[in-house]
Amino acid sequence: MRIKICGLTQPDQAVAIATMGASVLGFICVKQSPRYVAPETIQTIVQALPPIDRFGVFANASLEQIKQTVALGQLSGVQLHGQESIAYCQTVRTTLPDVELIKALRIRDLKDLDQVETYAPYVDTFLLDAYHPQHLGGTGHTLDWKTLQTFRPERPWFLAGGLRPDNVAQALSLLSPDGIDLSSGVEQSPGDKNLIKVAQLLQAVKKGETLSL
Ligand SMILES: O=C(O)c1ccccc1NCC(=O)[C@H](O)[C@H](O)COP(=O)(O)O
Repeated sequence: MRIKICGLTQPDQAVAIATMGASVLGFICVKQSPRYVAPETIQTIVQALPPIDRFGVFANASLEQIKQTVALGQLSGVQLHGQESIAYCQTVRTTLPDVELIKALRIRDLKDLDQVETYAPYVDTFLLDAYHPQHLGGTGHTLDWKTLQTFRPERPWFLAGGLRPDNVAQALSLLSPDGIDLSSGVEQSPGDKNLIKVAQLLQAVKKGETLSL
């Protein structure tokens, strides 16, 4: 199970979380977000990290912005979190063939899951996040996990949206995603991660995995 901690802004916290056992760190490249980090900051953070996957989170960004950030920040993955079309996903994939391409879908109702089939041939991984009318991500809102129990995409997927150390076991008892993604559930304020909560989260996931063996 991949564990992605998203919205890192501080080098020492990123190093600590990578060392604690997270498998992916996410950097928000959306300027409107309180968790936004400039490409130069991503570069500084990434240079200090042990080996770990590094995703840049973009929303309706230009190809140039994505290319430059990937190069400077040595990103291993690009998460498209806006209204990017299938054609745009194809362009990103062709331009950056060695980078994992993740399409985030914000799920308002079950009909939104229909998009998965159409995007699947053009992306590597999906991320399901909760819908919020004003904010694209990092909202702390959960999905209705029960309604996702029949969700079996032909690509690996991350469950996101409102996961916390105290509810992740319940989510994983209902669903079997390939990864989980957390932001606000392990922070004290936007972009400022709480290492105690991260440790609790990793513990809760480990416990859940042991129970399901
Ligand atoms: O986190 C943000 O501020 C953000 C802003 C704009 C686009 C995407 C954003 N986050 C994307 C993520 O992958 C978050 O981890 C995801 O939305 C889950 O957040 P949370 O509900 O706080 O765990």
